[in-house]
Amino acid sequence: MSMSPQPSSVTALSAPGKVLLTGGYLVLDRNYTGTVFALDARIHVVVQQLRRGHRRGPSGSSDAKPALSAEVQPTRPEGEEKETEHTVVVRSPQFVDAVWEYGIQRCENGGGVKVVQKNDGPRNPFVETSLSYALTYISYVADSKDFGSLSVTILADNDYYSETATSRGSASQARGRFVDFGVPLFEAHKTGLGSSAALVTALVSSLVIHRTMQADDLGAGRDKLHNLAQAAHCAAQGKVGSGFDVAAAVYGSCLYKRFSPAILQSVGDVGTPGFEERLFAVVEDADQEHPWDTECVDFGMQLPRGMQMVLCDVECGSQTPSMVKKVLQWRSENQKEADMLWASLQNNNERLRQELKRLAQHPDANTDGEFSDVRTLIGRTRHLIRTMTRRTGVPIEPIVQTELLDNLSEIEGVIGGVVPGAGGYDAIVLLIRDDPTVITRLNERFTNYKSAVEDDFGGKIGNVRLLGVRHGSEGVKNEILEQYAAWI
Ligand SMILES: Nc1ncnc2c1ncn2[C@@H]1O[C@H](COP(=O)(O)OP(=O)(O)OP(=O)(O)O)[C@@H](O)[C@H]1O
Ligand SMILES: C[C@@](O)(CCOP(=O)(O)O)CC(=O)O
Repeated sequence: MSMSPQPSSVTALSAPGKVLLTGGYLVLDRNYTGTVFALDARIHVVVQQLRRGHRRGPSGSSDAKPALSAEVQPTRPEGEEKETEHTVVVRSPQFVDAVWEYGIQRCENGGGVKVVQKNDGPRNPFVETSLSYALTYISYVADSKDFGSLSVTILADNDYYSETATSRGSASQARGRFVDFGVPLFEAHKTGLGSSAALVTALVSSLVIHRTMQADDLGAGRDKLHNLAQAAHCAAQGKVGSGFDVAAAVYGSCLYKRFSPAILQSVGDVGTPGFEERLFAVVEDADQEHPWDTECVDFGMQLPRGMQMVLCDVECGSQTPSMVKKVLQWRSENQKEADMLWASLQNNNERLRQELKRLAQHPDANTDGEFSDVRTLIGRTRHLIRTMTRRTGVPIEPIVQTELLDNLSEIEGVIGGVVPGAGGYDAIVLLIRDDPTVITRLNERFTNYKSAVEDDFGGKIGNVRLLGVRHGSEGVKNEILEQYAAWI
């Protein structure tokens, strides 16, 4: 990693959302894997260095807002205007009142750097933890301990959240790639594309690149950024998940095998003595006892030629937060049966992945033009998932989703689909023939779609809508600034 004594004044990066096509629950255990696809819906973060000594207005005011490049001043030499308190102001301008203003606090005994929210209003644990973790790491490795003040802007592609009246409006459409949702963030209905993982990845990466690397170092620094993002995301979530969403945000589409949870168990909280050293060891993979063992195979993998992936948002009124806990509990109480089911799923999922890979490498292998082996393998995985649903009593593929998937799978050009990730009532994913007439047929079906069954878990599907998101494949990447002109 090369140190940059003169950080550039603006850094912009983006990271993709994800869809876990197969391997939900299995991927929590290192003995199994998950096939994760990155999406072309991305979360962008723009970090701007504010002029050293810039004084804030009253708390929560936005007068620290710089214009792109023009007003951004070069950093001044160390030591000048030391009395000024440095702040980080984070904005998510697509949402109402989404401004978080932080003071920077250095903790004693190597406890790292902690940001403390200064304005009223809801906290944002993902933003706050990403800042504390990134600044702790940066201050430990950078020559200069002086961050100056920073302005951070978050911009998310539209499909991360369901549409709102404002986002549908014409004023919003005029603002380029990103829409105005016109509601506070906590009111926005997320579609399950992994906004927090993409956000944490883009945020820590942009800060680290901004202060300690050049944009060109992104490739070489990818593993470190992955380690830092995983640590920050777990801390913000308050639990250690499989991390497939962060891996996809960093590396893009891949076959994922999780890291051993022990790697992150000893980091502790920001502010506790020695935190900066422990975090440094985690990021740099310097802990000999707990080396990083994440495996992302075939990263950047593509879909076969002639195939596309689409997501359908199901407007649904059911929430099941403890699904993971329940499935794992059933597994521990029914180990033998679970092992057999897990093995069958792993085996079939792996065959599906190999078939997709074979088709991607040999475009002529799709002899019938219908991807019929893919269709068969998806059908088998779904059959096993429905067994899992019945046995665990958790709505992984509940009946209303079975009905919808079966219905759509009959449409000419639809190869098959699943309820991705943890399952439930989030968006579903379909593999289709890459042909605009298939999209037309899907939209026609949605216009009149009405669920006609009684769900086994009480869920109800309202309107079904095709999201604009498609397979994206690529992980975290540098961005050009022009595209943010209407927002910064
Ligand atoms: N545009 C944004 N600006 C600021 N914070 C955001 C933004 N989008 C998401 N977040 C943060 O991420 C949180 C949502 O993360 P959460 O893990 O619950 O959902 P997700 O990652 O989108 O979905 P899933 O885990 O189901 O894939 C929000 O509460 C907020 O803290
Ligand atoms: C159930 C699980 O395996 C997948 C959850 O996926 P999603 O958040 O529903 O996309 C949990 C995990 O891997 O962390």
